[in-house]
Amino acid sequence: MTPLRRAPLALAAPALLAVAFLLLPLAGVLVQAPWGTLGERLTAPDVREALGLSLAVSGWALALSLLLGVPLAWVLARVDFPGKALLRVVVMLPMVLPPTVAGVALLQGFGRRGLLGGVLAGSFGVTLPFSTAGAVVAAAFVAMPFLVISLEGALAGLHPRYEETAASLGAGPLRAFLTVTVPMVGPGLVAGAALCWARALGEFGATITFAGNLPGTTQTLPLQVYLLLQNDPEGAVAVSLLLLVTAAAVLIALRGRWLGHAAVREARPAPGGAENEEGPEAAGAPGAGRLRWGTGARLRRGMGARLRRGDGAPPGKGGGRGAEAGAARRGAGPGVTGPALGPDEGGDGAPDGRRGGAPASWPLSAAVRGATALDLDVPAGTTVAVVGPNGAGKSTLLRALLGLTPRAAATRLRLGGPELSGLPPHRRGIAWVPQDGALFPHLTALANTAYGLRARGVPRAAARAEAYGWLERLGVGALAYRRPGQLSGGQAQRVALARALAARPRLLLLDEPLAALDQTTRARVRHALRQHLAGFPGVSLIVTHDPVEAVSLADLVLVVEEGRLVQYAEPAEVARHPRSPWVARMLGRNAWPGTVRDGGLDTAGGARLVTAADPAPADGAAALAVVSPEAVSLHAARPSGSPRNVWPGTVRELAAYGARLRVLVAGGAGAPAEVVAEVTPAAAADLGLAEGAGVWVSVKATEITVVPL
Ligand SMILES: Nc1ncnc2c1ncn2[C@@H]1O[C@H](COP(=O)(O)OP(=O)(O)OP(=O)(O)O)[C@@H](O)[C@H]1O
Repeated sequence: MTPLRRAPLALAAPALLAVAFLLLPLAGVLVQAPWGTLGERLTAPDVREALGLSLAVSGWALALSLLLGVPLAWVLARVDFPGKALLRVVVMLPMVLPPTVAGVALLQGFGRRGLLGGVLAGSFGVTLPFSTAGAVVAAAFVAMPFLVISLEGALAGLHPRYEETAASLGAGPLRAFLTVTVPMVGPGLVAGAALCWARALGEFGATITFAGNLPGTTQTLPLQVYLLLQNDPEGAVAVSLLLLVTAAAVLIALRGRWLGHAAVREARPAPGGAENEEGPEAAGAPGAGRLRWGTGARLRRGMGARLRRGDGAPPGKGGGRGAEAGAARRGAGPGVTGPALGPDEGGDGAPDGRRGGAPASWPLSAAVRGATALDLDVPAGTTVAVVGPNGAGKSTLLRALLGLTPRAAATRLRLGGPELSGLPPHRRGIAWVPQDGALFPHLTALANTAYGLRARGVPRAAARAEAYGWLERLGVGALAYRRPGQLSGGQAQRVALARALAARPRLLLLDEPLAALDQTTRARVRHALRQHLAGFPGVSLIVTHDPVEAVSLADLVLVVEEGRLVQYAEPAEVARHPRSPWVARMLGRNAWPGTVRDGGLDTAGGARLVTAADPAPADGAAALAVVSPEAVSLHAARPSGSPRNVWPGTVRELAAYGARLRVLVAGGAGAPAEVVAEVTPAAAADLGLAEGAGVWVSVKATEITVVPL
């Protein structure tokens, strides 16, 4: 418990005075209230009439505010447009305007001779002033800002990825708003609505100015208090007490919910929790759930001979061969690929991806332009790891395919069927699993999984039954009735995957699906993911920073740097011939960019490496010299023998790497600035390796791979 802090007297005294100042009038009402006759007074016919009118007026004002204010709050929170700050000022103005000024303004707008009032009276015979409808307008005018500001705050605290994920599951903007946004900002909406209602209930100045004080028509409780004060002061106190208690009750009920941040709970708890609940399938135990799609056969390393390699060009480019390779991998000849479903034809799309008995085939063909610009052709059934340094444009690529960012857009997008690039996100048939899964926290795992099917119009019971099947297949069926907050990181990840697959997508986008998991869970979930992706007949793009993930999950690796495609090839090819220093280092290799000259490579850092590449790239060509850490030798003294690349250096770092050690050695002038060597612990001990120790480095010319850039 936080220890109590003593306030200095200079602050405590005025603070106490402030409390007294605020409490005194309220205490006055309590003390002076005619307690003996309170019941009688509050049930008097005129009070009852004013109370009924107050409830009606405030209720209608709330309804009007909800109808207009909720969309306004959404627009303010979600849409960027010029003049937004000014609009916000306009929205808030009635909160700070003197109520009588608000009444005068209302007369100028809605009065008989007002801007709109004149039209209403002339054309429709409707006059708002001095009518109950006028009282509603006055109350809504001053009360709506409370709703808008409160709800806008709640919406601002709600990350748009929930709405974006809903769109990727097939929900149109209105459906996403009603089924995701509104429930998730529920407390903020309730708080705003309650404040709005309380303000409308207590409205006085604008009402009396605009609508007058007509008993039974516009004389609400606050107006009656005003009247009673002149003839029956005790009665005025009694009615005031009623209003005061109502206002206090609203505030007490809303304690801590003013901005509704409580609604924006994270979709899942910290990773690594409740590991024992992962279930047998996580470890690939017998009985592990399998998708019904296809045969589950993966592209074996080396099978990629069928794919173009080594030149950095997309293996499937041109469609024909790539699509065949994809189909062949699933045990189907090119003849059975059949027409893919159009985005709106999916209502009948069986979850096993078959239509009329033929396996579906959804190759990806896309051209993306903008901040990320690349062309992509991927055979159906292929998993592509999208890798690149931070800020390379990987997420932008995914969002462009989804149609979710103005920064880049797909100018061509086909998933084995018609052109999709002109369609809104919810009609593209592309499911997206954002980094944290973005499970809807107000829905159970089952309802989350059924969401995409419901958005497609599948009846509730059928959607739930199908969703349950997906959860079972992903090994989390037992958790169907849990909310995301009650799931571990691994479980939430699988529910998110089940939800994406259940939406019957033709393209699956996974943004760092395992990033939030600890190492143990990561291995398990990776295994499960590999199994489950095996049966998906569409293309899966997986953004990852993890080389193990890239190599073990993907058939192809797409390297993106600075928004451009740097390499697109099989993992083995990328590992053998990385086309950028970043990707070489990501895969644990040493890499130095430079220029080919005289049977060697002059590195950009000013070092000279002797190489034995055959055939060697032409002199003057830009190339990357790549060396695996195992091929780097360390010596206590200058080694003899040639031809070799030899240079002295200083040990900067030692790190365990499995049963071996990786040693980072910094070179001096004329040598590579850094090189990583891999040695056995025994060799390290013999050499006396320690941080700061001097060593000699040698690399055989034959161990250096020269990759033209
Ligand atoms: N809404 C945005 N407005 C302006 N720039 C943006 C916006 N979103 C991303 N960027 C910029 O675009 C570039 C690519 O961002 P992106 O998120 O696609 O990278 P990334 O490869 O996914 O990176 P990371 O690995 O860090 O997630 C970055 O330089 C980033 O700062």
